[in-house]
Amino acid sequence: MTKLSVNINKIATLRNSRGGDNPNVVKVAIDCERFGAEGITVHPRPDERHIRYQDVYDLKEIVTTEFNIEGNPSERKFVELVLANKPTQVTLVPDALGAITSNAGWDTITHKSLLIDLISEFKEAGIRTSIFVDPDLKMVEGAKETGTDRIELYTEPYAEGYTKNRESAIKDFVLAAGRANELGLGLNAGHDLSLENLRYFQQNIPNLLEVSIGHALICDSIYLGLENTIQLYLRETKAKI
Ligand SMILES: CC(=O)[C@@H](O)[C@H](O)COP(=O)(O)O
Ligand SMILES: NCC(=O)COP(=O)(O)O
Repeated sequence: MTKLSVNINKIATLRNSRGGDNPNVVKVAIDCERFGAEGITVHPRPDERHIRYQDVYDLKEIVTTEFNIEGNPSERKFVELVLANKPTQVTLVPDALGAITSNAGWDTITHKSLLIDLISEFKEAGIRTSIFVDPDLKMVEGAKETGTDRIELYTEPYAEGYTKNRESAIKDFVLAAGRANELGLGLNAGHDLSLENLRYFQQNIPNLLEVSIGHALICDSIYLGLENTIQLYLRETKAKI
């Protein structure tokens, strides 16, 4: 069964735009869970342009489903933040400083020893680990060698290709997921998943454990309302073929 983790970065973006506390990210997280979200995801970035480090401490107090913290561990500050809060899962993302959003997965071969060290540190603290990777067999195999529990497939290329030719857009993801399954790696996915492209992805990727969705879901909620939107996304993640 694929779990839906709602990424609330964009709620923090809206809050920060006026310097006050409206909307309140803690209240929104509580409401997302009340409306059926099976996890809450945040991606604190070093410039704190949306989620602030303090938000992570505040959210840790109230999240009752799966708490997933994403980020780049190159800064020790991020590692300490995760260890202090002990979320259900940490997702390591190699996002460059100044990038508008995450735009690539790890090179799990070049960064193998860094990832091995970090993953064992998080696992010793009892935190499930996931690493963000492109749908590339070599990177999936490299991920296995790091000792990570899961990988998160970076789905932006799928989302972009879906509108042109969905069969070809999903091809590499099916292969990568198949290899992850063979290797015993848990499988998550995220980035630019939406009401339009989610069902096809979920139905073609076996053993998809979690999707984390923020941008499209929050955009949809402007028109459809947050409760209704979460229900619509849950319907896609649970749809049978
Ligand atoms: C790893 C990933 O794909 C998401 O966390 C995405 O990067 C969202 O981050 P932003 O909200 O900063 O774009
Ligand atoms: N890990 C992906 C995520 O949390 C949300 O990405 P997006 O839906 O905001 O593109």
